[in-house]
Amino acid sequence: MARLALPSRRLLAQCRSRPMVASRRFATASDTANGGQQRLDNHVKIVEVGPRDGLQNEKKTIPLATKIELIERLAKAGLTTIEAGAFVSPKWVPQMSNSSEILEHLLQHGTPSRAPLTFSFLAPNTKGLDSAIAILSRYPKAFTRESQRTPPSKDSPGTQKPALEIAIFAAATESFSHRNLNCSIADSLTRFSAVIAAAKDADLRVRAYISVVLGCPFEGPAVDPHRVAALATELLGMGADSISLGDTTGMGTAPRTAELLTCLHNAGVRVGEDVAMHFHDTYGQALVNTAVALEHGVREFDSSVGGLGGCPYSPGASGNVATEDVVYFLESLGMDTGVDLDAVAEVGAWITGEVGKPHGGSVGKALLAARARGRAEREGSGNVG
Ligand SMILES: CC(C)(COP(=O)([O-])OP(=O)([O-])OC[C@H]1O[C@@H](n2cnc3c(N)ncnc32)[C@H](O)[C@@H]1OP(=O)([O-])[O-])[C@@H](O)C(=O)NCCC(=O)NCCSC(=O)C[C@@](C)(O)CC(=O)[O-]
Repeated sequence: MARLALPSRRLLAQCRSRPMVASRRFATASDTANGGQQRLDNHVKIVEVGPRDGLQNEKKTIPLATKIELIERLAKAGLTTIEAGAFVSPKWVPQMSNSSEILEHLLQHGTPSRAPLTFSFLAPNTKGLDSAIAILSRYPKAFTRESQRTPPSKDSPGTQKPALEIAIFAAATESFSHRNLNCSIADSLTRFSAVIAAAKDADLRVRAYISVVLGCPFEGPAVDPHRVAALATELLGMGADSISLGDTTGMGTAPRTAELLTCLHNAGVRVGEDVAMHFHDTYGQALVNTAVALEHGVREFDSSVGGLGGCPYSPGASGNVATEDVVYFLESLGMDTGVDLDAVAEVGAWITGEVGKPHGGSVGKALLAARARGRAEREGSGNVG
């Protein structure tokens, strides 16, 4: 097992005092007047990655109908941003090979929800983006383009057309970039620059992941936070609308999460507006790291229902932090997620059953057990209802 490294005093001091990249020279969507980025101070956005990150590693093919039902159940439970698939090579990640059908279904049939939805799809190159755009062009009236988005309000009907987002994924280490994308970081940035430009031409929002920011399965835990900050500024400079920082291996600790976010802040990245955190719970640190990120102003977190997930190119990494755990934790702090915790716990129980995995995380299991105990007690006392 890799040894976990705490930041040295010297490195922490560097992060506090020495920006390693030029101060901010990029504009993101939240700078512009698109209106969709406003947020209330106690609101935290949850990006549900279960249908993509949660399922991509499953060896058994999950039927298309199950994937679509998962997305629909998540939307009903109040999750408004859902990563629904990936336009990646089917040779590399076979489980995502029916993402075209998923996108087509979402556009053709709509998805009932209480609030407007955003669906996100990964695209590692222009081939993936072109496949997504070819489908979108067949249903031009079925989705909301980025420039047409309006701020969510109580009056916006849940049946409003969904918005579509493209997600690219860079890596903070060369080894992971080669394993995940079959190319160097520099070559991946050249590809992503083309994907971002083409997505912007199509009026689509772009989210940029950076993987292994707090530990790499091949290079160990000591990933340079300045390198992550430099990548983030480069991707934002290319036009990415937001950055999601992936603790792919779950090696992240509270001090190193703080160090990373301080570095990004010092590099000119607006951590509160433009950064999401994507924690895996392999070492049980995801919620502690979430608390640290909240303190640094982060208001967007990725999670996976039932704690499903793991990256095919990160051996040993367990699931993403469970959506149920994140929602329970955030709401206990008085933050608003808009997610119905009981409903999402039921979705977690259902999908882990379908996939044949134990229900990950703690809160979902605890809630369902408490509910079963309550039912048993009522039935025992004759007070069935
Ligand atoms: C990037 C490539 C394609 C390079 O893979 P390559 O083999 O170098 O690409 P290539 O250009 O030589 O193409 C090889 C074959 O793939 C096809 N191909 C090429 N591109 C596509 C495409 N977009 N869609 C469909 N097919 C594609 C292409 O047409 C060709 O087909 P052939 O001629 O052999 O029949 C490959 O490495 C790949 O697909 N990688 C994706 C890996 C992946 O999906 N990883 C998991 C997602 S990232 C993640 O989980 C981390 C994250 C985001 O959750 C955050 C975190 O936790 O850190």
